[in-house]
Amino acid sequence: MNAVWASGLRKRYRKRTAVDGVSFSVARGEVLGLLGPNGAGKTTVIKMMLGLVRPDAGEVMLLGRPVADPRARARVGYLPELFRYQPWLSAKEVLDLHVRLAGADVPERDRRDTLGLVGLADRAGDRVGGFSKGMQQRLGLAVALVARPEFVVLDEPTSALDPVGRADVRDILLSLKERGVAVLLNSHLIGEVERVCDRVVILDRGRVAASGTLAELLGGREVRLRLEKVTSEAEERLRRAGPVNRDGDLFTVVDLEIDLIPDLVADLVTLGVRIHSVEPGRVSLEDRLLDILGSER
Ligand SMILES: Nc1ncnc2c1ncn2[C@@H]1O[C@H](COP(=O)(O)OP(=O)(O)OP(=O)(O)O)[C@@H](O)[C@H]1O
Repeated sequence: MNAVWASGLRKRYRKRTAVDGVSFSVARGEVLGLLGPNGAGKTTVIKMMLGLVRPDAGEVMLLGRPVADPRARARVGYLPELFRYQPWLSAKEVLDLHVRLAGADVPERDRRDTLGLVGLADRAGDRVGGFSKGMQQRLGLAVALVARPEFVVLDEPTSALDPVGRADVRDILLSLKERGVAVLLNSHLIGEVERVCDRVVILDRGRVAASGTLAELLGGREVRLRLEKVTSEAEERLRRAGPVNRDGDLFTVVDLEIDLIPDLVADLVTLGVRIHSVEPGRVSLEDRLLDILGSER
């Protein structure tokens, strides 16, 4: 069963259309990445999905119930993009408050463990007003996770985090996935999305510009070769390996099986080609995103 199912979402603010017919779903145990430029409508989609903004049209089912049903919302963890917690409370008190709001039964030890998970174990009793921005974001993550949600929505969860904190979040996401929790991740850090997401939805000007698994969006693998003395015979050999793009002395062979690289290299050497580098790889999500957004325009 899907954790979230959204269909035909639309939202206008006065004359501006923020979201224009967006549909998607997130399966249990799946991490879905939401990408798109500033103002694309990502946060508006998230807020409609959580029942925080009323759509002009469209429908959302959250954990098998309509989004307005508090029983569904109680099972959702949310870290908003702009997070602020009561500065007069301690980290532990903020967690206690959110456990109460979720109506959940979370033993004291689990609450402590959640603070430990986000690296705040030794700051449990400290007032949030004295926390750095990154520490507040870590607390926000703990708030999102403490009541053992079935669906977690993280809106730019690492914007204030140091590199170690970012790696921690990656580990946390992977462990949520293993537990069958569904996750929606909105992030401008594309490398982060590429590492942890199973599927990606790319929004542009309120619409879905592209969506699919990483393999679907990025296509097959490719090999980049920096070559000198490429004869027409050698070019022909390259083309037999797969479609070739040439940019000066850089040749990119698309959709080439990694196992076929040694034979290709051996043949090129025999044909007198001088090989400076051979780099297997694949189109990065960042390049693909820029490509998609560029062709949209
Ligand atoms: N409360 C609001 N009132 C008026 N316009 C709004 C409101 N919230 C969002 N918008 C508009 O809707 C559009 C989408 O905004 P949204 O915050 O959803 O984008 P986003 O993709 O999350 O952007 P960012 O990456 O910058 O956070 C923007 O044009 C924005 O100005």
